[in-house]
Amino acid sequence: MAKLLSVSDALGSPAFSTWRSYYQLTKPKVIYLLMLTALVGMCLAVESWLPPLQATFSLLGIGLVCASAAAINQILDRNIDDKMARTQGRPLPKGRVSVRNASVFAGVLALVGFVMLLLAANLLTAILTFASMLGYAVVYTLFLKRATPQNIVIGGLAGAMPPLLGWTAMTGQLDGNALLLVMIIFTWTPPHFWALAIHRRDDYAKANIPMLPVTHGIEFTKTCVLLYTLLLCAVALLPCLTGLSSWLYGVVVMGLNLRFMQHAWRLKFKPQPNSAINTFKFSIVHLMILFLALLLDHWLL
Ligand code: HEM
Ligand SMILES: CC(C)=CCC/C(C)=C/CC/C(C)=C/COP(=O)(O)OP(=O)(O)O
Repeated sequence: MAKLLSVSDALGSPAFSTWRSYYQLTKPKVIYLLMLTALVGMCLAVESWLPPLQATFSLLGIGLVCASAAAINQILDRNIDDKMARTQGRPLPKGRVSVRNASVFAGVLALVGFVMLLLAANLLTAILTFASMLGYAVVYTLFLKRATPQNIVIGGLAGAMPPLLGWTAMTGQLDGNALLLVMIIFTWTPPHFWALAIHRRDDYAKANIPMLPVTHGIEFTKTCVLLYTLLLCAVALLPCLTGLSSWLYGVVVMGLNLRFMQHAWRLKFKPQPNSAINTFKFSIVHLMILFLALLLDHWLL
């Protein structure tokens, strides 16, 4: 009993809540999925087992730079985040972390991440990771997000990069199959985000952010979700055609594609109040299982 009390005391302590605020600055769940895609890129790049030290520190390096990009995004977006119900509770709008401390935190994460990439991976990976970080934290956040409803389509390229970063970390070279993995996440991003943006349309309108449902309406956005889902379904099959993956991945991805199409179709033609948020949630399951299937197929067949 005493032990249980001391655990709950520790969780409620100021030190833990400070630690949790910094952790939240990194958008942890997004980062874990990004790191999974980078890890799969690494595994698919080599025929045998991964070199343990090189792979561990490269993956950590990619994760730390992504986390830094997420923290910079929250620093630059703190005034927008304060206006939206979904983001109001974040550490910066709530004043739980100061802008100065968040900036130091983001700087340290980026620095440690780059040094790790330079030491464990190679210069190409460090440069590509730096470019992706700038693409998301500066180009998307500061310019595109505030300027055009195509913001997430263009900005999505940065978030799609981790499998390529994982690949180059192991081989030091660009590869067509790695670009194919990037294409999968690139075409996945619009249905992933626009489904959420439909659900949160009023939040974005209130914050004056030109997301597609605000500028072009909900019906048009639903059509775009459906069309991009179709495109994603086609692109997701390409690893079978290029020989990167075989029947196991093919069977799993066909099941995933059918389910995603069902969500997108329902959202457009038979909507229920929670169709949009359910489509968003399924998009995350879709990408996670798709990358796990790529890995299993690579290992088992
Ligand atoms: C420009 C591209 C992207 C945009 C605009 C975008 C946008 C968003 C937004 C607004 C959320 C909601 C976060 C919240 O509830 O506070 C979200 C959640 C999420 N996104 Fe994305 N996303 C993008 C790319 C990605 C990528 C590339 C991945 C991973 C490969 C990813 C994985 C996730 C995950 C796992 C969540 C759930 C987070 C949670 O429940 O806390 N996203 N995304
Ligand atoms: C090095 C590298 C690959 C960097 C990219 C890393 C990264 C964190 C990509 C995630 C994309 C994402 C969560 C966008 C949402 O931003 P938003 O501002 O539209 O969402 P919000 O309103 O929830 O903050």
